[in-house]
Amino acid sequence: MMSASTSSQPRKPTVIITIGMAGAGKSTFVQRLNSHLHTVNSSRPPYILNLDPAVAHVPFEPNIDIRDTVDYKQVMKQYNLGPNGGILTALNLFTTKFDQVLELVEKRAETVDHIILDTPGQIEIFTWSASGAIITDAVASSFPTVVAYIIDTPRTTAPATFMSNMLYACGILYKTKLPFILVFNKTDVASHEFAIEWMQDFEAFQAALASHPGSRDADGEPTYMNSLMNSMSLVLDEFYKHLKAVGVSSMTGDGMQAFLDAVEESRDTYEKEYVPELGRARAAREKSLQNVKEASLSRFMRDLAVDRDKNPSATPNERWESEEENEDEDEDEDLDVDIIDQSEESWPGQYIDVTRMRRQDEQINWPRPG
Ligand SMILES: Nc1nc2c(ncn2[C@@H]2O[C@H](COP(=O)(O)OP(=O)(O)OP(=O)(O)O)[C@@H](O)[C@H]2O)c(=O)[nH]1
Repeated sequence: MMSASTSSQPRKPTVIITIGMAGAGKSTFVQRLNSHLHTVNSSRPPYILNLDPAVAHVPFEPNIDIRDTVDYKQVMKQYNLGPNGGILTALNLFTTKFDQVLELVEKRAETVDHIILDTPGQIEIFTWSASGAIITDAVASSFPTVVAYIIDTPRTTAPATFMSNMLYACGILYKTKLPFILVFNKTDVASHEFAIEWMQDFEAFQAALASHPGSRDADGEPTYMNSLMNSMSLVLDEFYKHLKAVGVSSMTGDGMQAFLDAVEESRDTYEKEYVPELGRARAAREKSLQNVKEASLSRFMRDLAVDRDKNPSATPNERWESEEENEDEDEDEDLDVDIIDQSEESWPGQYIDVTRMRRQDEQINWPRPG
């Protein structure tokens, strides 16, 4: 149903990057989305990437699994790191191979409608790391991409927690600049209607805040936190306009179609807003590179002119050395440009066989085709 295309070019699949605090239900959500998409169109199931190296069990079968490539416990041992450092380093090592991952995904692009990324449980390992940014930029410059920010609805009913969660979402939105869907999960436990109301009407949020215990100090004055959140609700009012919000239950499957509808709408936003922005960013980067090149060329020409002024008699002798003259010289003197070939230079990943590392009794199955 999603594969219909009006142009001669096959329609590209949409990438859904699932992000969320630990325990928000990302993996359960991906599993539910996977089974929903299988039901909707069993001939075009989603292509799934698990990017969490530390997850003990994934409730779906990913097509590409970071755990097939890097063993984060080995990484912890070899680099003497704690769990979070191990997960981050494992993600960094995997990112060095992400071009191969993209190649595999691109090969399958015509046969799938959705590519789903499940990210590490510790949200900041993906959202605030260079690897997370590289992976996000790489997929977003190849495919229409949306971010699904998974929220644990029952744990977000307190106004202060809700506000913290929204501020975090705001940070990710402005960092990735990608279309963003707030997915209020676990609606089988608590409805997300309060959240929609607070997002649409900041006065309703402020009223909830005022009636929440602890909003006033001993003298009956609003506390500092209360005043701050009141002001923030006005600021976030603008931010909410750029978001879509849906309620889902990954447990029962409720709301999955509404989520997919939001993904379709976000795809349009990607085409209309992100792609032109990407083009502008590329043009600006090329221009600034060109400026740097021109500046260094003109500096070089200036220095050359100064040398000539200082030592005019040297000018007639300026010439390239013949090959015979060069042969006598120490070879090292020729190597003043420091170009590093990663395949020859030592780099951290070479101490880990990033292509074969899984518990020994398990079969290595990366890449897995279907
Ligand atoms: N009632 C209910 N529980 C849910 C729902 N979605 C997830 N859970 C539960 O929430 C807990 C966390 O779910 P996970 O899917 O492991 O969450 P996660 O965000 O992947 O957690 P990390 O592994 O830390 O990344 C599990 O006990 C799930 O069973 C839901 O829609 N309703």
